[in-house]
Amino acid sequence: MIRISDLVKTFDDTCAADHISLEIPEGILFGLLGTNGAGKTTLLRLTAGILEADSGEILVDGEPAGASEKVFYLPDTPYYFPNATIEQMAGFYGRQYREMDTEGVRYMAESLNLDMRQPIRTFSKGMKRQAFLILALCARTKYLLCDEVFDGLDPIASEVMKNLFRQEMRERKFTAVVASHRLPELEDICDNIAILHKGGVVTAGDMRMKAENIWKFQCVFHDADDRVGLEKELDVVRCHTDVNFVTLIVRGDREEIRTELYKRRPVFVAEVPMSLEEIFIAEMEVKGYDIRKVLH
Ligand SMILES: Nc1ncnc2c1ncn2[C@@H]1O[C@H](COP(=O)(O)OP(=O)(O)OP(=O)(O)O)[C@@H](O)[C@H]1O
Repeated sequence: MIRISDLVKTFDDTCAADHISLEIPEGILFGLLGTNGAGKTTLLRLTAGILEADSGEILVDGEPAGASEKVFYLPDTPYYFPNATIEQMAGFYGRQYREMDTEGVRYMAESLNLDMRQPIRTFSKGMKRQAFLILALCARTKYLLCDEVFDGLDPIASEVMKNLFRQEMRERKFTAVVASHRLPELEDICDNIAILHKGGVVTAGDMRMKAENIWKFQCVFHDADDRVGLEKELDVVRCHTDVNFVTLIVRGDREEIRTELYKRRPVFVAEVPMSLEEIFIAEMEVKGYDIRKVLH
């Protein structure tokens, strides 16, 4: 487990990590979401031990960050020697990571049509990302930290990369932390997501649990009096009224919410599915954040 406690990192006047506390359990894909400058890279670099915190602590399986060979950090623009090939980079990482699986690199590179002996500098951006993800996964560390690994990829390349993660998750218990500024890049592979904004954590948690406790209903009432008191009875996160047509986002037990709505003899009630983005928007509005500044 990665345990981050009250972490602070400032650069001159900028607080890039503002009292961050997070727990990243083992065996999950954890998403770090936030706009440019939110603090994602800083948090990854602190966790990899590349940066030193001003205060607070990061423990990886109980050891201070940076002391552990269990962590592989894949930056958004990975370093490689001027004419290096995938084969040579596998050799380079093999000297740092004891578990490096060079055969695995060869197998994955072949299946993605990447030439092991072609200089990486001649690859397209997407090919480079695939090459480094293969190398990172085959280092077989317990923890993998990736910065913007899906950035700028076409939908097929993005799906290929996601499948590499899924395959690795099936084969061995490892934990990946993936930073991105786009929710769609994370929502279909991450079990947990933390949203960062101005160096702080706005919200974090298990996606399925969040989705299980928040509901969206559309209702039509006979007249305005029928819906009086609804917001007192229910934990309403958001309510939009258009004459007698009401859209509600409500937290709580779904059946209890339905019962409360039907007590008011509505003309019509329908439950509408919520996207993950809507769930986040609702959560953050309650906390007083302007979603446009946090996610877009
Ligand atoms: N080495 C540094 N020196 C000075 N300021 C820095 C440094 N590294 C990061 N910062 C500042 O810290 C804040 C967080 O930056 P960080 O790179 O962690 O954000 P990010 O969420 O990864 O952004 P992006 O999505 O653009 O990569 C920014 O305001 C940035 O300017």
